[in-house]
Amino acid sequence: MNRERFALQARRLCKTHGAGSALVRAVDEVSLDMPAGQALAIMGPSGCGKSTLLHLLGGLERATAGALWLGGKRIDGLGERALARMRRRSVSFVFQAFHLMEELSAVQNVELPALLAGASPWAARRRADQLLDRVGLAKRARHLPSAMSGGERQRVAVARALVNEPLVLLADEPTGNLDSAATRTLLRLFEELRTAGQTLVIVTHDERIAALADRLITMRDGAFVDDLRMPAAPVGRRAGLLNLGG
Ligand SMILES: Nc1ncnc2c1ncn2[C@@H]1O[C@H](COP(=O)(O)OP(=O)(O)OP(=O)(O)O)[C@@H](O)[C@H]1O
Repeated sequence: MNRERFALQARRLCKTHGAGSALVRAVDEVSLDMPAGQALAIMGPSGCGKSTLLHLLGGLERATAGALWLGGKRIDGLGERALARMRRRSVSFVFQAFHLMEELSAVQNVELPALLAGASPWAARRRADQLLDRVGLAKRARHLPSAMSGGERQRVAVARALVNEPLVLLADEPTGNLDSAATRTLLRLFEELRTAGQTLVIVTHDERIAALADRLITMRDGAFVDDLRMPAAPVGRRAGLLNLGG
């Protein structure tokens, strides 16, 4: 099998917590082939394992069993340092709660992962400025997160997630803390990323996010119960849903 063309592949991935009568199968034998450039939305009731799966896919948590490939490279079984290196190079996360460094300005937050990955201060700053411009926050680059709205903070978090050009961007309920205007702005941003070919996995309760995905997986009790491929060119429908058409 040509694994290179898949951004992510999982085979019978499992994650259990506890033991005996307290055993919880948070993720129960999940298999997934996800081509590069695909935007995948994952939905399902609270506690069905969405966040756990996202953490497994991004190497934040280790699976109890199963196999996982990121960009064609097998990553389950890697040691801590190799896994951390792989994570730094290939994935990034956007969380519901933003997780920005409050004492750093927007541009400092965005450039930080680039600096940690070894970019020169000059290159990191240039890239951070470009990304803040891309997410519509060029004028807010020197502001602290505490002086920004939730929607602005989340756009900073998306810019930060993009700074090292991840193979896969994983988002866990990115609009969960946002009002509807900020949600729309963020949806438009995700739609731009999707159009630009960014591989996306988005866990969400928001059906509008599902509308922009190429594929919608529904989970229940740790397993996939539905796997829906969206039609190839639903651009008009997307534009309507996202209010992009003016
Ligand atoms: N560290 C842990 N220890 C024990 N059980 C856990 C742990 N983390 C998650 N679980 C359990 O695993 C299951 C899946 O949790 P997970 O957070 O992945 O669900 P979710 O679908 O993301 O839920 P939500 O939509 O509410 O965020 C739940 O039953 C949860 O209680």
